[in-house]
Amino acid sequence: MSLKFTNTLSKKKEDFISINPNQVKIYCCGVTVYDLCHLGHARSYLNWDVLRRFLIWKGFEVKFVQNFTDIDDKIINRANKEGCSTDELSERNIDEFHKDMDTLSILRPTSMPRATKCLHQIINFIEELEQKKVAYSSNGDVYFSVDKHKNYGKLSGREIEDQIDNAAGRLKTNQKESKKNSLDFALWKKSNSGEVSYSSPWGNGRPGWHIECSAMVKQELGESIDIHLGGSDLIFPHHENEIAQSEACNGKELAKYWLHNGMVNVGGEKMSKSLGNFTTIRSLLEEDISPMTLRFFVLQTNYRKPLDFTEEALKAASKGWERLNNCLSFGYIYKIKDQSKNEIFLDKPIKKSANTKLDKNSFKLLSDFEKYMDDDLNTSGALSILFELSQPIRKIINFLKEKDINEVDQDELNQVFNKWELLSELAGVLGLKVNLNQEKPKNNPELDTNKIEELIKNRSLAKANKDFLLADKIRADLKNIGIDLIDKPKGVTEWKQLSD
Ligand SMILES: Nc1ncnc2c1ncn2[C@@H]1O[C@H](COP(=O)(O)OP(=O)(O)OP(=O)(O)O)[C@@H](O)[C@H]1O
Ligand SMILES: [Zn+2]
Repeated sequence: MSLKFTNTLSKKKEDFISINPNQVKIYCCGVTVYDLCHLGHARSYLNWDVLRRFLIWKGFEVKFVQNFTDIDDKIINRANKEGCSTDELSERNIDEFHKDMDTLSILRPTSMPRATKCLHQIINFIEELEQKKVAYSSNGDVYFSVDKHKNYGKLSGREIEDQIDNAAGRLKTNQKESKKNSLDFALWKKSNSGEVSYSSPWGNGRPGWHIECSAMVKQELGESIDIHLGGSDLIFPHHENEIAQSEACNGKELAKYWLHNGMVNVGGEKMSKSLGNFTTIRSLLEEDISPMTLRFFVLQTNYRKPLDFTEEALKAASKGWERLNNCLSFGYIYKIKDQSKNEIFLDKPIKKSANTKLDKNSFKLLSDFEKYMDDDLNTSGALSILFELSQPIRKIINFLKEKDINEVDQDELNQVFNKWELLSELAGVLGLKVNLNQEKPKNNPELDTNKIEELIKNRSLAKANKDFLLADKIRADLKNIGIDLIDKPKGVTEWKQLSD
């Protein structure tokens, strides 16, 4: 089966064919940086992270650009309220954005342009639109002439006449008279004195939101790209207007595929910064929900469907992730493979490995995983394959609760180990990384000795309960923070700090 995406442009599932063989250029609309990120952002960027990882796994070279909108009325208003400059506010929220995304193991984009750093390109873009007579200036504002663009409405499927009627209704209340047509949208807005503004051929002002993205796509990726991403709330007017501007300016199709994620809702309404009905990513993570539980939860639902966060659903996801994590830990706990492999799935995307050692059943599971993902990123189907692959691993984990690893048949152990390797690889494609509780750095100078003693007690208890898996895990966890355990007679365990 070939890779297919549901393209908002055609409203159909289409085969994905990249413009240049083996290369994919992606642009993703980023956040307006006036507040912390919420679960809607987490959902959106987690999904696109998986898209990117999957394309890389399949052998594509991916250029992934995501912007920061740092010029916007909302930023100006918030900065005024907080008594700081817009730059300070943006800088702070950009830092916080990176912290959240890193915690969720979302790969950093190839580049992250900001509107304030692209003003020159934005102004050039608007000037080109004026030269092409699809834009006009009026009292220091510049507008795009919607009726000059014949395909206006092709993404959202809206009839232009309907829109003019609707917009006219809004206009009456706004009393904006400098526009020629009620549907025309601003490319440049004049600033009042004392407001944040940038100089331009039309006087002091600031760019409109839509033109920022058109200019940044062109600057970073060129006139035509493979995939444009964003939430479904952006289809109209933002993406419709991006298409109008870019295609009028460049005379080329802006993007071949438009993918949109469904909304995270709260009581049937979109979670959003401006509505104030949001839960931030970090407040959820403070409530004992791990980043990987959040990722697992998001991937259980098709990216295009709406999603509600409920406590019960998160609890269920947490159990599901725990079971999977248990199997993902297997190879590390039994030190069958070197620990460095763990790093592979942390922050770097992985390419499909040769998988030459797979048995028939594993090979079928690998191919089913790819079929699910090829089918418009069916991540819930892909997760079901991870659980199937986990079964023999879980069986051996249970066996090892009673027995020693030396009692396991070597061939069987090798088979299970191969499955574990495949499981780790496929989990890596979904960005699900094993958690061996390795948060503490090695040779931490501030060793918490009470914590070590407590873990040693827990390990003795686990051994007494014949839970050797847990006992071994505690030993491995301690080793990872540079602590070695020495078992002495009469059940006494001593510890020492490993020297590097
Ligand atoms: N509730 C949500 N569910 C899914 N995706 C969302 C949600 N809210 C925003 N996004 C997506 O996140 C990206 C950045 O959005 P943006 O910064 O505009 O967030 P926002 O909370 O909608 O802010 P505002 O209310 O100020 O518009 C966009 O692609 C947007 O579609
Ligand atoms: Zn955008």
